Amino acid sequence: MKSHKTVSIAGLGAIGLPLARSLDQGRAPGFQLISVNSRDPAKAHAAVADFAAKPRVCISASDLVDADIIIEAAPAAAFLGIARPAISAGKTFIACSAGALMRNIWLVEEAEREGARIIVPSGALIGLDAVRAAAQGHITSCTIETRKSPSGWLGAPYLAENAITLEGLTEAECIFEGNALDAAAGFPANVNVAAALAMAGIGPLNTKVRLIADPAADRNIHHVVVDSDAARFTMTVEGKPSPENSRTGLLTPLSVIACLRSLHETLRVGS
Ligand SMILES: NC(=O)C1=CN([C@@H]2O[C@H](COP(=O)(O)OP(=O)(O)OC[C@H]3O[C@@H](n4cnc5c(N)ncnc54)[C@H](OP(=O)(O)O)[C@@H]3O)[C@@H](O)[C@H]2O)C=CC1
Ligand SMILES: O=C([O-])CC(=O)C(=O)O
Repeated sequence: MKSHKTVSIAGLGAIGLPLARSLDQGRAPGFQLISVNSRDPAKAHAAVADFAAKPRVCISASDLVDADIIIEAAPAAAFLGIARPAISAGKTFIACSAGALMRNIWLVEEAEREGARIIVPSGALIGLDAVRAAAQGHITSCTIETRKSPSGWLGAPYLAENAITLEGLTEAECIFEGNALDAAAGFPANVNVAAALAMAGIGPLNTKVRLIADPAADRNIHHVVVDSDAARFTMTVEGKPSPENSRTGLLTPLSVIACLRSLHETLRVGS
C-alpha cells in the first residue's frame, strides 16, 4: 500500500494553475493538493474557486511547508523565498525554475544537511534520461539552441543591458551565445531547459547555449546536441507555447504531473 502524499504549489501561472487543476481532478492518484501561494492572494482564491477540493491559499511561501511535497512554479525572482523554507523543513522540493536553482546550487548542500530532496522535472525538454546516462561516462560536448518568437524573449535583462530590440524583427536573429550560467543570468524566465540540461550533463560552464528570436517560430524549439564516449545524440522538441504565457510550453505542467506520478510508480520506465 503506497502512502498518500500532500502537495503544495507556489505560483499559479502557465505551469502552476494547470498543474493544480490536474491534481484537483485526480490526475496524480495518491497526491492531494492542500495549499497554494501566489503573488496576489485574491487572484489565487479566484483561480481555485471552482476546485472540487479547494486548497488553502497561503499568504507566505513559508506556510506551504505543511505539505510533503512543495512545487515551485513562480518567477525566478521568488525562487529562494520558496525553496529555502521547503528545504529547511526537509521536504521534497520540485523546482520548475531550473535556472534559478542552478544559480543557487549551494541549496543542494543545504538539502543534503536537512534531509530534503530537490527534483527538477524534465519540464519543456526531452532526453534528460540519455544525458544523465551519458554523464555516467564522459560527455565531451553539449550544446542547446533555443528558438522562440520575439515575444517569448521580451523582458529579459540581457536584452536591455545590450540594447537589443526585438520589435519589428523580420528574420531570425541570434540574441545570445555563451554558457548556461550566463544565459540563466541574462534570461531568467527563459533558459530553464538549458539549466536542466547543464545540471544533468556537464555543468553550467561547459554547456553551450544559443538563443534565437525568430518571427516565424510558432513553437518553442529546443535542439540539443550531445557528444560523449558512449554515444552522440541530437534531440529536438517543438513545444506549443501556453496561451497564458508564450515563454512557457504546454509540456511543462504535464511533465510535473509525470514527475509526481513517478514518485509512486511500481513500474518506472526510463532513468
Ligand atoms: N523547467 C522548465 O522546463 C520550465 C520552467 N519554467 C519556469 O517555471 C517558472 C514558472 O513558469 P510559468 O508558470 O510559465 O510562469 P508564469 O509567469 O506564467 O506564472 C508565475 C506565477 O507565479 C506567481 N508569482 C509571482 N510572484 C510570486 C511570488 N513572489 N510567490 C509566489 N508566486 C508568485 C504569478 O502571480 P502573478 O500572475 O499574480 O504575478 C503567477 O501566478 C518560471 O520561473 C519559468 O521560467 C517555465 C517553462 C519551462
Ligand atoms: O520552452 C519552454 O517551454 C520554456 C523554456 O524555453 C525554458 O524555460 O527554458
